[in-house]
Amino acid sequence: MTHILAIDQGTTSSRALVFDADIKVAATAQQEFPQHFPHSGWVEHDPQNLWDTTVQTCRDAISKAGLNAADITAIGITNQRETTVVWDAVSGEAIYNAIVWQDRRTADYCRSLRDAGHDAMITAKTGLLADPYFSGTKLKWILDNVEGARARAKKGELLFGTVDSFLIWKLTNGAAHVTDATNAARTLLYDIHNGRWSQTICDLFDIPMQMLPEVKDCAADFGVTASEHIGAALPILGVAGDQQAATIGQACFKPGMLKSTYGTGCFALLNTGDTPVKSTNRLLTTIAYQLDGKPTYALEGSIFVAGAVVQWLRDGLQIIGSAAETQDLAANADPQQDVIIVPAFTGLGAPYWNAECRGAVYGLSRNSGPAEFARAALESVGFQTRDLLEAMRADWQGHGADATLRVDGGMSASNPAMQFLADIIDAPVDRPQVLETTAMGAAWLAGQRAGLYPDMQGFADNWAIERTFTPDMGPDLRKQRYDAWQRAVKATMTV
Ligand SMILES: Nc1ncnc2c1ncn2[C@@H]1O[C@H](COP(=O)(O)OP(=O)(O)O)[C@@H](O)[C@H]1O
Ligand SMILES: O=P(O)(O)OC[C@H](O)CO
Repeated sequence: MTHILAIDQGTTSSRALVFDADIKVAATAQQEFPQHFPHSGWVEHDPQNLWDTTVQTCRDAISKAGLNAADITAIGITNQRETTVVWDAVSGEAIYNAIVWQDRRTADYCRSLRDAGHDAMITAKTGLLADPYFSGTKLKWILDNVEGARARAKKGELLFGTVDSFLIWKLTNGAAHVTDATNAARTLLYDIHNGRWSQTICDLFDIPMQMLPEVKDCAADFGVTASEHIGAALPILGVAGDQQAATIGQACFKPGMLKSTYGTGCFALLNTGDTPVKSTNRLLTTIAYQLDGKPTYALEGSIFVAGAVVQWLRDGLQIIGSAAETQDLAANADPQQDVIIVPAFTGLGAPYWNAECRGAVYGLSRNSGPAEFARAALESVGFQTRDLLEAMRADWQGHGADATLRVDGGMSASNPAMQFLADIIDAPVDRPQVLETTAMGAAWLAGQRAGLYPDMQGFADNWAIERTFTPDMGPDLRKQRYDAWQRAVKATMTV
């Protein structure tokens, strides 16, 4: 009983990692699953795929570590946030596919909420915006569009959850219908100031409150797995949404500390301590983590397309065979060309929040080719991060933020992307030795509750840098490049 199992159920794959008593990765297993795009702007997952890949990767990781399930002390879960599942309260069968965070199908309804002036109330309670990104309007869509769903929900026959909640319900054979405060804070239904589901918003969306899960701290007793799934009855002691788990994994425990995670999308979180800072620059106010009943808040900037632009080069344009090829290609790009990709494939997130616009490429010449596209793809992520950091600086002025950005996620492996990021934000970028910070954050939550891992300070002392990227771009060029990006974004939003 000296290991922790972390489940990281992400947007494109499910991962399970076994951590040893020193919080070192002992084994990893990963499985991708299909993405469904039934209409333009719609993105769905089959909940059965989420469940099957989660259970399979847990079993694989334990076996790769040379362990038995009984050697696991506890489980920590982290997950793609906002993605919405509704399931039968008896059978556990989902009544519709999971509607993924990227899905924009409720854009019209969100516009009607804004037109009717409900957005100020929604933002005041939830810290979020009336945008399709969050779970609440997705849940309403399912209740409106699956025949009989609302009536069944009112009778208590259907349950709602984000992916953590769905997985815990299945792992415990229906014994626990729970979530944690960070996931609840992404639903658009949760009042982050008083820590309760909002009756007012649920009434507005006509969502029966009995279908919502119980909300717990990030380190808590979430339930015990039924032994048939992973091979033993194991306590689930930690849960956090993946960006919040990465904030924990990056040990951003002090106000002013900042991390940015580059996976499918990019999410920057700035710890603001026990103060929920209201953004005047269209960032989100959210819960970074909640321990011992006490929420720690964050300002968040959410970009919908980061690594996904590299996937588009690979799967859409088919000009690369693997993500890593962008490194050599970008190095050979013509320095005279200024190709800019605005990857608004599903609209633009923070700080623009434009659900309708779509992606665009600017500055093409007869000589533009795969190398210029690769460089532009990597740079688009740096430009978008600068947009977020400008907004954060404005919201957090006078508090003294860390100048350094801690990065993680699959795309942070890209040296050219991280160097350009440091160049364009004009600040050092620290990449840690462990890039699996998301899973590590979930493991730490469970491990410290189990008494296996050190407290917050002890964990923070273990955090170690692999490489610092230092800005190496002159101020004139930086300004010229960022001005060009801002012109490109403006043009994209007016098309
Ligand atoms: N060497 C690389 N260069 C550029 N992008 C990369 C590289 N390695 C991975 N990526 C990108 O990172 C993303 C995967 O990161 P990951 O953290 O696993 O994402 P998620 O959790 O969202 O599934 C993919 O979109 C991929 O295109
Ligand atoms: O699965 P990821 O890593 O792309 O993260 C998705 C986010 O949680 C969406 O808010």
